[in-house]
Amino acid sequence: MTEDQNHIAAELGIDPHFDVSAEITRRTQFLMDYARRAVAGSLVLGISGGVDSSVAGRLCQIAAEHLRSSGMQVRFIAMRLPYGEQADHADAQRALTFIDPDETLEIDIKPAADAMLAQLKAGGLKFNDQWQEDFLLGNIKARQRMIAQYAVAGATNGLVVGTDHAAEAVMGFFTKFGDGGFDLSPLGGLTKRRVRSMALALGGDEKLAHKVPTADLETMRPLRPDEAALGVSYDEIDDFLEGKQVAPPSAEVILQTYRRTAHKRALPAVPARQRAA
Ligand SMILES: Nc1ncnc2c1ncn2[C@@H]1O[C@H](COP(=O)(O)OP(=O)(O)OC[C@H]2O[C@@H]([n+]3cccc(C(=O)O)c3)[C@H](O)[C@@H]2O)[C@@H](O)[C@H]1O
Ligand SMILES: Nc1ncnc2c1ncn2[C@@H]1O[C@H](COP(=O)(O)OP(=O)(O)OP(=O)(O)O)[C@@H](O)[C@H]1O
Ligand SMILES: [Mg+2]
Repeated sequence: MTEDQNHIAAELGIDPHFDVSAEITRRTQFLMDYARRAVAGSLVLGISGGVDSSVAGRLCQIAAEHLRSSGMQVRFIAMRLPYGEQADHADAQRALTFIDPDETLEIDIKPAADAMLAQLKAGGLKFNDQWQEDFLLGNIKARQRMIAQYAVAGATNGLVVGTDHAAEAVMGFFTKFGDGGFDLSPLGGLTKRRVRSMALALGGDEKLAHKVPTADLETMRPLRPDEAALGVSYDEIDDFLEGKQVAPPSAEVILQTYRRTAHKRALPAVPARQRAA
């Protein structure tokens, strides 16, 4: 393990050892403890059909059931948030069957996202080209999902759950204040392969656990695999984070991306305090 790997693994909270059933218990307990302290009425999470939200959603459902059996009134609200017709909507339905949530809400984010884009253009914003416009509409979609989840949390005295984990965090591969905006994240510190092994241990099938990761934000390239955008594979990212050897060009991509995206893992910048005279 290089010094960089060591430092990043410590910053992102990656445990050197991984016991899947212990992690399921520990992370479910984390959700329960946090919800209890916050006296939360609900846990709220968007379910895409991908493995991250399937695992986080299942943990939320288990936590809500345990809390109710101890007398607390709390429910898990799964949110389907398609942008119009979702290309892999069948996978999202399978994820919901796996999670078996207390409640499901479906909100189409397309009208609101498209209206924002139209008003930006009407206000005079010019994009470099159609690719930039489509990319930025993708981030508007992610933020629209955040708005919908916070409205539901606000109405139900709830908490918004995120799906951020170490393999996305190290690459800054999320929309700032979009899917990067949440109250608590039960997958924090996990590599992608650890998330997949939790999916299997929770009773998910191979198809769900090994679904090709996609942010699916670009209208012009539906279901584009994350790995095409990242320039490295999740296996390489996981190896890097778990202290294994990674080919130098890939390690360099990971390191440079990690440095470039530091602002996404930090609180907003403010001026430093003045020095005492
Ligand atoms: N140095 C700096 N210090 C402080 N803030 C800085 C900054 N540089 C940029 N910024 C701010 O950050 C903004 C850029 O960040 P952001 O708006 O997030 O946009 P950006 O990082 O450009 O794009 C988001 C990326 O995350 C991917 N993503 C998004 C959502 C979900 C998933 C997924 O895996 O499911 C993946 C998406 O495909 C895309 O590649 C800039 O517009 C600027 O406001
Ligand atoms: N169509 C959608 N409906 C509901 N929530 C969504 C949708 N798309 C994205 N999200 C939310 O945004 C989060 C970030 O997306 P991301 O793609 O990283 O996770 P995933 O789809 O669960 O897993 P994977 O990364 O393997 O595709 C999701 O976990 C989910 O909570
Ligand atoms: Mg996805």
